[in-house]
Amino acid sequence: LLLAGCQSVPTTPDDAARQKIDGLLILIDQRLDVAVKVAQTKWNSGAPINDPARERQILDDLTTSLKTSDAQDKSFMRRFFQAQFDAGKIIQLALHAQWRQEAHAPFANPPDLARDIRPELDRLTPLLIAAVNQVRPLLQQPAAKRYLQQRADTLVRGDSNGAVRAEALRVLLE
Ligand SMILES: O=C(O)C(=O)C[C@]1(C(=O)O)C=C[C@@H](O)C=C1
Repeated sequence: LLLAGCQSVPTTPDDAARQKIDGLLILIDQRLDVAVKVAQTKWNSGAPINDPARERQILDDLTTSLKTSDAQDKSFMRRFFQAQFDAGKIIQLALHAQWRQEAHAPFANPPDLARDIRPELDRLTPLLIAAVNQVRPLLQQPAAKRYLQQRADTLVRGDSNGAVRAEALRVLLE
């Protein structure tokens, strides 16, 4: 009885769960990597870092693509993506502050935001949705949340005060 009790509260998620969590963290990191390129194109073009219309468009497309899920699932997914935008904006703002201080010249041969970079983000969107859907049920387990938080230190790009990672994971750890 005692043993059975212990087994029902695992301290580490099993292999399959760990793989799913790692997969999600890798995708979160890939999306944050794209924020660096976004920052470069916006440094050259002077376009504002914050683009609420583009965020709205991604969230609206998301809601449409999730037509079978219930309202709570949709809301979770929207909040998850909003956190990814916000984490990316922390990266962009920090880079622009640094480049302003260095009086950085425009970047040579920057990729085009609409033609090259946003399609990269759009390619990641369905992959992230699928990964979130796989991981979300696991997060009922405190051990899975702990694993996610701890693995993020290795798999998700950091910044000096951990704000980027904290923002990117915020909704998953709520
Ligand atoms: O596409 C842009 O313009 C971006 O800066 C990227 C992004 C995003 O993460 O998708 C982030 C901030 C903007 O408010 C809109 C979208």
